[in-house]
Order: sequence, then structure tokens, then C-alpha cells
Amino acid sequence: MTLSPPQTQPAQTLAEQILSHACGRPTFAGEVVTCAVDLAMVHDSIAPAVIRILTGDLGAAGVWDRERVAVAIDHVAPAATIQTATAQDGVRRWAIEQDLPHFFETGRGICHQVILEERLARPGMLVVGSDSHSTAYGAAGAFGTGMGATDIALALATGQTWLRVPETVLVRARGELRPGVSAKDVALHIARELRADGATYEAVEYHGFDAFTLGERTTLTSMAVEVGAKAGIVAPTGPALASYDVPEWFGVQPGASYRRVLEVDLGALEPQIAAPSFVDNVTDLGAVAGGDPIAVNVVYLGTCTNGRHEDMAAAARILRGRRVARGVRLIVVPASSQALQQAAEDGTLSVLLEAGAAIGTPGCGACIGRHMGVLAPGDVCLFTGNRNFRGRMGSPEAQIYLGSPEVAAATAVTGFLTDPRALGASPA
Ligand SMILES: CC(C)[C@H](C(=O)O)[C@@H](O)C(=O)O
Ligand code: SF4
Repeated sequence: MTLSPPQTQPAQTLAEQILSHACGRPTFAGEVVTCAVDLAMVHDSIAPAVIRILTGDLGAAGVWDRERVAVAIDHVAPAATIQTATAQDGVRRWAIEQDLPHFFETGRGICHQVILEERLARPGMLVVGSDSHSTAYGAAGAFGTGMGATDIALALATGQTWLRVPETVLVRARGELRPGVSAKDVALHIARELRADGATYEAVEYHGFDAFTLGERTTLTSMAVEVGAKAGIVAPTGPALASYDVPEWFGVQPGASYRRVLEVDLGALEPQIAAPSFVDNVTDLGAVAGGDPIAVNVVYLGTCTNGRHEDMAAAARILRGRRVARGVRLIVVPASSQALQQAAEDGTLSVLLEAGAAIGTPGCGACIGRHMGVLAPGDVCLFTGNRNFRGRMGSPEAQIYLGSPEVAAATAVTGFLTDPRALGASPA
């Protein structure tokens, strides 16, 4: 929706509109506001600390609104050690005791993906989560942001939080992606242009992505935090949001003030790679290491950035009738049980298995190097996730390249970083 602001009020960014609604008065970048939270999310890694602060330090008997709390067991699920199993048991007992309707058990999937699937994050909402990639909710037009255990515990106790209203960087796209280039390449290109600190404590607003699916939008918004952003919000228009109610006060307002505008020509974009060990160390795939071949022995497809059904299907289109190269392991961890089920139903899963993929339980998997595909010293991994920091997926002596699901599939087949367009259509 394109809105004209009320006569007396200057035009607002999407972030300013959401925070104005949440704090009950018009507010603009730079102001500090106390606002009502629409949803608070906690996951297994941080929930034990949150529960301790909530029930111990704050002495709260329970959460402010059971319907507005989501709890996920996703980061190390199923539990890999006695210690994590014990911690998760405490979270599980608390969620059941509190009778929380939105409690997502082991195997349901990554918190962000599940919350989007369950439509708990919607246009115009303010969602806080105990996870930096809570910016993902901007795919559905919400202001999603990550916070530490104390702030989340306070939000759970009171239903309120405080924020400095962020300035906004506008990413304005035109044109259409070419075959073999996808949303991940756009997200990496944005990191390349803005750099890791290019939008620190700012919002990123995305225009020109009406053709993007909810999944493609999530690839963009989950990576907003990788340029330092507090939130990443896609303009709430296009078929992907057609089934949502967009509040009448929410939409792009001409004349809103942006700190910076980044223009992106989608049609000119090449497959992108973030080389070790920084997310903004991005180049065109053809130019990595001066164009010399780069041998890869682990390909990991998954995460809240690129573990959805459409990502597995994109990989399967390249892998159909082909095999993973000898000496390479291809690990696929679906982002959710729904994504896995869809892949089972339409044959995507069989293609992946026939190509030689190992399939993990839906969840975060080895994204933070705690289980299900931890890297050894000397491993070189092509990862569809959002961070390639040293030690992120296991050994600090491993190297991680970030790329799209299409690049992941092509690389798994050849054992070298490979442009999916070089393989052509799959043979079968
Ligand atoms: C474990 C969790 C707190 C962390 C985050 O905040 O993002 C994780 O999800 C990550 O991706 O690094
Ligand atoms: S999949 Fe990775 S990036 Fe996403 S929430 Fe889980 S650990 Fe964080």
C-alpha cells in the first residue's frame, strides 16, 4: 500500500510507523520510546537465562500474555549433550506449566521460520526475540529485532520494551533476477555495498521486491542484522502478502526521510560469494581468489536464511540425475518440519537423497557449530547460512564461504566453488 501521511504529520518510514503505533503517538528517528510488544520469542539457547531472570530477579509469576509468547527448541535440537538436554528440559517444563500455546518442540524447526509459517509475525507488528536474526520477521512486514536475556525477560513480564527509533537505509531494487541468481545473491550484494557496519542501529527498508516470495523476503531480512541493522522491513506489498491484513496506517509513504538510498539493479546481479571470514567480504563468484578454482569438501544447505522448501527445490533442480563429488559431504537441514514435509511430498527429498545428501532434523543444525555437521580443521565449506566467522561452524581452522542454494548444489557436484549456470540444466 502507498499511503499519504495525515496532512499535519511528516511522512514516516515503515519503522517509524510501526513504533508510532506501538508507543501510541507519532514518533520519528532519534527518539527513545517505550512501546507495547506484539510478540516475544525465546529459544532453547537463551530461554534458561530468560526464565531465571523472569522468575528469579523480576519475581514474575508468569508471562504478561500467553498468546503473545513463542518458545522454540531449535538451536541444538535434538539435544547433543546431557547439559543441553537438561537445560531444554527446564525450558520445556516451564512452557508446559505456563500453558503456552505457541511452544515449538524439537524438530518443528528454526524459530524464525516457524513463527512466519504460523503467521505469528504479521504486517505492522513489533516482535522481539532472544536472537539476532529476529530481523527476519520483516519479511512479513513486522519490525523484528533481537535483544539480550534481560530485555526479553522484561518484555515477557510487562509486554513492553524501549527502543531508540532508528534512522532508515532504503534498498530500492529494479528489474528481475536472471536464472541462477537468487535472493541470497541480493542479500550478499547488499552486505558488499553497505558493509557489516553500514546500517548499525538503523532499519533497512526494502522496496521493489513485490515479486519476491515470503521465503525470498526472509533471505533478505534475516541478513539485515549482518549490516548491523536493528530491523529489516520489506514493503508490505506484492502477492506474498496478499493474504495478510495490512493495517490501514501501514505502508510506504512518499517523502519519508532515508539516511541513505542503495539502488540495486537485479538484472545485472551475478552470483555472489562471501569469502572467509566476514559476511561483507563479498565478490562475484567468478572473481573469488582471482578466479582460481577453490576446492570445497563440505556443502551445507539450511538455516533461517536459506533452508526453506524453495531453497531445497532450487538445489534439487541442479542435483537431479547427478551425484555429490567423491570426498564431498552434502548436509541438508530443512528450516522447518513443514519445509521437510513439502520436500517429501513433491519428490525434492528423493532427488537430494539420490544425489547423496545427508538430511538432518529441522532446526539450526550446524549453523552455530554445536552439532549435526560440525566442521573439522582444514574443512572448506560452502554454506547457505548468514555468517562465516572464524569458528562459526566448528573448528577455527575451517573456512566458510557463503553462497546461494544454487551455488551450493553446483559446488556439491564438482567439489569446487561453481557457478550454477556453468552446469546448465540437469541431465535428467
Ligand atoms: C544462539 C543465538 C543467540 C544466536 C543469535 O543471536 O543470532 C544464533 O542464532 C546465531 O545465529 O548466531
Ligand atoms: S539458523 Fe543459524 S542464524 Fe538462524 S537462528 Fe539458527 S543459529 Fe541463528
